[in-house]
Amino acid sequence: MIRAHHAAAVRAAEEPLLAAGEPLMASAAFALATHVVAELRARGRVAGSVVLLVVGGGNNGGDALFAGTHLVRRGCQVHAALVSGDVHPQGLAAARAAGVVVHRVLDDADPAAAVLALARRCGVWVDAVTGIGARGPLRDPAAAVVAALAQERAGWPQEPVVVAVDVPSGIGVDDGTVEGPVLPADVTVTMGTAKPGLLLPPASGLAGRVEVVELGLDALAAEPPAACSLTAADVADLWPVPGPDDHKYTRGVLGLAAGSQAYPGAAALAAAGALRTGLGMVRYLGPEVPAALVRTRHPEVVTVPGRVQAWVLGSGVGPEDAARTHELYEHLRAALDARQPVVLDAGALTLLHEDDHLPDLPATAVLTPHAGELAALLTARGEETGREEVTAAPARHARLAAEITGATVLLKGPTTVVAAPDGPLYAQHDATPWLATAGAGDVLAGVLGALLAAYGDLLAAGTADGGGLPASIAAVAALVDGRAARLAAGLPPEARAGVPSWTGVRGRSGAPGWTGPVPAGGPALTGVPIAAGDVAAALPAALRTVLA
Ligand SMILES: NC(=O)C1=CN([C@@H]2O[C@H](COP(=O)(O)OP(=O)(O)OC[C@H]3O[C@@H](n4cnc5c(N)ncnc54)[C@H](O)[C@@H]3O)[C@@H](O)[C@H]2O)[C@@H](O)CC1
Ligand SMILES: [K+]
Repeated sequence: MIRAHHAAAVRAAEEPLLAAGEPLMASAAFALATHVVAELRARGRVAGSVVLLVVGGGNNGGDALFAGTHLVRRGCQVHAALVSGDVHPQGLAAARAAGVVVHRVLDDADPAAAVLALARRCGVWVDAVTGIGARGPLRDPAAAVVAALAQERAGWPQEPVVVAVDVPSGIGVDDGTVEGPVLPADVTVTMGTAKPGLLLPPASGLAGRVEVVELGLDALAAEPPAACSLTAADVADLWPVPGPDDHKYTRGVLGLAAGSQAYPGAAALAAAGALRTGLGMVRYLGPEVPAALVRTRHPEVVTVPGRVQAWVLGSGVGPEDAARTHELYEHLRAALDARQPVVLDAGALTLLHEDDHLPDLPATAVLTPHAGELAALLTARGEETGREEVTAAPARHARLAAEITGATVLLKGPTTVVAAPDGPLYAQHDATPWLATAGAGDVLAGVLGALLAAYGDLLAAGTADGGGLPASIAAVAALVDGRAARLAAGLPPEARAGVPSWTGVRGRSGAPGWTGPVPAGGPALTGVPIAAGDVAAALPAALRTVLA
């Protein structure tokens, strides 16, 4: 699990160490320099490379200035552009003494142009404008400098390499929002622990590869993270593996009320997702057209009422289908009365648009909206919200919907965000854009429903919030579904967000470029198109990569 903590928690954890005289900044700076050197070495050479430090007025800039002293010792030519009138004094003195060339660009009539002219001569840009001390989006002059660098880099995506110190300056450190200019990084070297903005979209997409520097912030280990991303090891911890005494009822029975006369396919896809996840039985309840399709495609599925331990409701049901929506309502009432976990997808989400006919939901109810459905739900419940607002701040809106409804919310998107009314947020970046295809959500609902069914008796017997378990189950479902999508698309199972896909780096006029070998990893793969059924079919292969 990659754990991220809020800025305030990091400060609180640093305090006793700083009071005890621990040289945290020296450690941070050395680690930063080591990562810059590694990036240079991967591209051919260290000595002779030209490095630009973009230095702000706080300790984030201090990290870079001290790192500059190490880089000079490694033979780099290091320039520091000071974008604040008042930078870390000891860092500045050390940098000057080591031979870093200092540029007071604020004395220039156009600081952004001055930094840009300098940057064009440098193969590495170190972004040390702000870290966890940032307040709001970047302000000028730093904003203008960062905007100019970001624009320059967009025209030359292969060079320079950008290393962000702690976070890419300008992101919402605690919530992952991006409300002003940010320079996208290839690598973010983050101090002590990851920060939520490095995991949560949209800012997470600007951080590149995240390297966490161990600073001994032991106090954080005892604290629940503010945000986290699950990894393969976490799947193995949570995945229900049957034992010799298990039978179909102990493994979990999923009630599936999905699909309609108009959209029968959703029922078959959700059933496929559930069956390939592994559970005791799928029990399908719905109209004859989808029921017949499910029986034909999946003869394992039972289509008569009976015992279940969890439900998937609503996939493939349109809001205009009043009769089917009423059936969903009846299933939901019964599930809540029986304390059974339930996935509310697509048509079932509209049941929550009014709050007077249902009790508050428990966290064992998991909503699976996309951004538009979440915006509609929030608006219906009195929080006027547009789809774009959800996309700009997915974590904040997922959490808001969880607080309003009481449920756990799995917000679908390029990054899946999971929020319960409290506890950590989850951000899963496991999939591929090829997954954005009709029916993919139905498969995911089936995967999630099967996992909830396996944990159904435990969740029904436990506390109303399930002790945070529903959120971690939802994150596991997103991870495995994402991996299956990647495998189906012909991609390696691990997403390697931010790893540059260079095939060699050209020098630029006047800049000592790298002419070394192709970095490890080679060119990025694009993959091939997939249909939702391919994702369900690839689930066993995806599970082989995490349960072996
Ligand atoms: N306390 C320590 O000894 C350690 C601090 N560390 C580093 O220090 C950073 C935190 O340092 P600080 O608390 O000094 O804060 P930062 O350096 O993150 O930011 C504060 C500076 O940014 C400016 N600023 C804030 N918001 C801005 C905005 N919206 N636009 C433009 N400028 C803005 C402030 O005026 C101030 O000059 C961490 O992110 C990390 O990089 C690490 O070295 C680990 C140890
Ligand atoms: K930074």
